[in-house]
Amino acid sequence: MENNESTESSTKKSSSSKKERVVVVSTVRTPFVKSFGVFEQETALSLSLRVASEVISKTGVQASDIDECIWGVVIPQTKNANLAREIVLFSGLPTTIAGFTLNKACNSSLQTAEIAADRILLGKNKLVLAGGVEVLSDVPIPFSDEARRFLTKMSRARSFKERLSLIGSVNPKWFLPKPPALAEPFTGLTMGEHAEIMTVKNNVSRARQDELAYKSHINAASAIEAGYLKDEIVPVWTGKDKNIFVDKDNMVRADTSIESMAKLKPVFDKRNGTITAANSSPLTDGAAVALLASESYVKEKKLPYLGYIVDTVTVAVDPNDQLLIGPAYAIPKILKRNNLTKDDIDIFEIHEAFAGQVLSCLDSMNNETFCREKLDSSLFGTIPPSKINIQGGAIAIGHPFGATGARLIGNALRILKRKGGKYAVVAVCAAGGMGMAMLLESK
Ligand SMILES: CC(=O)SCCNC(=O)CCNC(=O)[C@H](O)C(C)(C)COP(=O)(O)OP(=O)(O)OC[C@H]1O[C@@H](n2cnc3c(N)ncnc32)[C@H](O)[C@@H]1OP(=O)(O)O
Repeated sequence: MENNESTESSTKKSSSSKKERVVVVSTVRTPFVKSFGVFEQETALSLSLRVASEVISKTGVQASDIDECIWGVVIPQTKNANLAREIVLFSGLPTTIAGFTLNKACNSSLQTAEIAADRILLGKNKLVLAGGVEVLSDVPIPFSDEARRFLTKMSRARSFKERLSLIGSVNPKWFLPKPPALAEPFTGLTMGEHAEIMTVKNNVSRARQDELAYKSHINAASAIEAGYLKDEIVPVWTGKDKNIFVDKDNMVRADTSIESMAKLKPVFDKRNGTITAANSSPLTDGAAVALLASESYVKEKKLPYLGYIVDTVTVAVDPNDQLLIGPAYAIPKILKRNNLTKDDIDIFEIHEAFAGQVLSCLDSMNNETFCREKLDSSLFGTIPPSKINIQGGAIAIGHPFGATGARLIGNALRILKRKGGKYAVVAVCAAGGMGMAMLLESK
């Protein structure tokens, strides 16, 4: 595979062997809400505490059986040194539970689950909290480098005269806050600009993007209406006085229409672009966790559970090419590794960073040249839309970067359970040109 380095987990499929298996006992997430809104009083820690304690009480596991807490967050607050360990300590869990925090961009909570799964298979752990969070309403807003240098010099100045001369050199512009950009550090372009590049390269029309976004909303709205999302969501009491009750995702638009979407102006390439507020995932606050265990632990404790993690893969490409194309590499790869074809998969959860990015991935897998040159394989072909994101995706539900992977694990396994399917594949693109796929099996 050209420009495609990969690492693979050791969680290889073993349905028929007697080896240990990794069980998803349950997952829990907060409602996903528009950033800078109803969760403005929340923090990465507060939402993480909510899901961590809920998944423990919901499943009835003994907190003292938890070996480790692994958490993902993409834009961490400077006040959280090691969020995962803080979740353990502030939620009153046994202080013997270790924790570490990682950042693998939008793959973060698939990565926490992969690490947890690998450690369970190695026999090191039996029960692990693997989650992630993003609260864009509460991100660090740093000052410019000039302001930092000035403040450091001021704090080290030895005399009033020295301080006065430093103050004389100040430019007020230095103190304009610099909110974090959703940009790829390697290229300097935003995620949206990279998605624009992909839609042009793959010739994805605005109409197709809007249609996918429309389906995301309609599918999510139907799933909510049917009560399918209730089991995965824990309500949050928020606001200054904790008197605001939030129990639903607040960005799903049951009343959206192709016509209203078509009226929106492009955001990232204002002149020629096709990506709008409607066909992009919105800025979102939320947290999610998957409680993972060894099958032997689950059997010993006679715990109900959702299903199994069978395997995971990570891929990476040159960010200058197609930054968010990871799923087009990761999906064929995980199926090949497990001797499965796309027809064996009942449900695909393909993260919707942007509608144009999902369509670029799907079109690439259905492109002979891409499959030959990039995947070194024959044509992968089309995935029927009836198998993809059937309860909506990030465009409608939202995308708190660190939490999306854990949401998708729970969503895919619950759909399998409800529909009686066997396998699901979750695939998520990520900044840095990375991507992950996870193969799940129902109970
Ligand atoms: C690996 C990865 O996942 S990479 C992806 C990482 N994520 C990102 O980069 C985030 C991308 N998204 C964004 O940056 C933002 O959501 C943006 C810039 C696209 C849009 O932000 P905002 O302008 O704040 O969106 P907002 O929700 O206000 O919508 C703008 C307008 O579109 C309208 N709109 C949005 N969605 C719809 C819809 N489905 N139907 C009809 N109208 C809509 C809104 O009503 C609003 O209209 P108004 O101005 O008349 O009120």
